[in-house]
Amino acid sequence: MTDPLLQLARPVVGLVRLPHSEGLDLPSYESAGAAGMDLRAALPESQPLTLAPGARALVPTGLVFELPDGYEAQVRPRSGLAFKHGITCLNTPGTIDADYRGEVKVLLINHGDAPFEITRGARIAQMVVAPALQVVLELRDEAGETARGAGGFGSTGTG
Ligand SMILES: O=c1ccn([C@H]2C[C@H](O)[C@@H](COP(=O)(O)OP(=O)(O)OP(=O)(O)O)O2)c(=O)[nH]1
Ligand SMILES: [Mg+2]
Repeated sequence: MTDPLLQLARPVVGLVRLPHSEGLDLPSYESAGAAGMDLRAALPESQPLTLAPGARALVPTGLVFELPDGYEAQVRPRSGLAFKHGITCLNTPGTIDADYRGEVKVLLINHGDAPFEITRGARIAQMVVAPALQVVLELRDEAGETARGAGGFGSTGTG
């Protein structure tokens, strides 16, 4: 169920379509509660991209986003592509800064064992918009005590 307050609080994200994404579906939430909007490859129809095993490529989306201050967008892999074909984002999650006004691109890598063809319009990744605070760093002589202290990297065990 949609919380009416959340509905009201939906931030507006500007979107500019570059000529090479003309005709492609714009990103949209594929289900009522989806966290991400799928991004499509804005490759030329006549020039699909074949990613050989181990190869990586920066795939254009043909889209420029204008995020409100205090937000970021994360470019994340799609689990289906990862599970079925070993296709994922190399820099996951990719970070789109609120002040970035260039084209969003998706850095894909083929971790599978077969070449993978990306065609125009293929949904290659998903974009999640999230709040991102800029903080003020305060240099201190030492950090305050906690029960955990410096324990990490498995310090609480596995079972
Ligand atoms: O998957 C990604 C990651 C980044 N970007 C764009 C938007 C982001 O705002 C900009 C810079 O990204 P990042 O800070 O990750 O890269 P950098 O290597 O630190 O470059 P820069 O020095 O430009 O910040 O590149 C993308 O289009 N796709
Ligand atoms: Mg950077």
